[in-house]
Amino acid sequence: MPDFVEIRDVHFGYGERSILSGLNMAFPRGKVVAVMGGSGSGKTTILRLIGGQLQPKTGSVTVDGQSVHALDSASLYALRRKMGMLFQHGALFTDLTVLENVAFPLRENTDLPEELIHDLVLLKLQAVGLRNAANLKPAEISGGMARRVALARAIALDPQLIMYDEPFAGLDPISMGVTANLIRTLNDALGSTSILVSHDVHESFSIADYVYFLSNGTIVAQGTPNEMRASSDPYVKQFVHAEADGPVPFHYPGKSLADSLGLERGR
Ligand SMILES: Nc1ncnc2c1ncn2[C@@H]1O[C@H](COP(=O)(O)OP(=O)(O)OP(=O)(O)O)[C@@H](O)[C@H]1O
Repeated sequence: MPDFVEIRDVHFGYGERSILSGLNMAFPRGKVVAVMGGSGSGKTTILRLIGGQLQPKTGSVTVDGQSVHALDSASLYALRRKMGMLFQHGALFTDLTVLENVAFPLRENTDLPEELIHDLVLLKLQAVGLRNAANLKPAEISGGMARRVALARAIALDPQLIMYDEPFAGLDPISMGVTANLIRTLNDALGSTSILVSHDVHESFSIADYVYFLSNGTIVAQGTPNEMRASSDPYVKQFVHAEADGPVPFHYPGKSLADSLGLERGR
């Protein structure tokens, strides 16, 4: 069976600034694939290209056999219904209850009767262990619980593809582990495909089937978590062992310090 998502030779930039150059990735059905890379390397951009919110300069993105950027808006909308997204800092609606937050995509995207929506939401909340928190407001639950509610909302429509943008950001270690396990369990229970964008090596490696490392607009390393742990590639080593020095630059690219300070070269 073809991969659920395929990215072929994609080039993309914001204005003049090139972000992705010759990107090739495959996300097989049923798998959890982690995308790792330094800050600003373009990980979120990849998710937005897959969702069709951004258009590549050249190259193709295929989701479930459909070329995302060749679709008209009605077909793109239909394709997006197969995708669930947990946004970075994905905020809940603060004035809605947990139940109403998870019901939101069902109310927006389906004509299901209220009683059925209510029951479906309770099943999703059961899956993330929060059925008994259904009537609380976001301000009444912890950050880790809020992330699980956002997860329940992301899977409300039983998506075939679930994209997670930094799902562990800002969580305590226990909530991180709980969230990681849920990502794996939900993927397997739904029979979906998951793309996990994260900086967190430990949690990502614990649940991913395959890992891509992104740097300078292209994939610099890829393999199973075990292969990556054993890799001697300097980029992978820097990332896996959280070393400050290595191929990943500390500075945002641009002018040299001397240029910024208006100093002449060679003096
Ligand atoms: N709408 C935009 N317009 C211009 N530049 C942008 C835009 N969105 C992102 N960028 C730039 O593109 C680069 C890649 O951004 P992106 O958000 O994809 O990176 P990322 O790998 O997800 O980073 P992080 O891990 O820090 O979230 C960054 O340098 C960012 O400043």
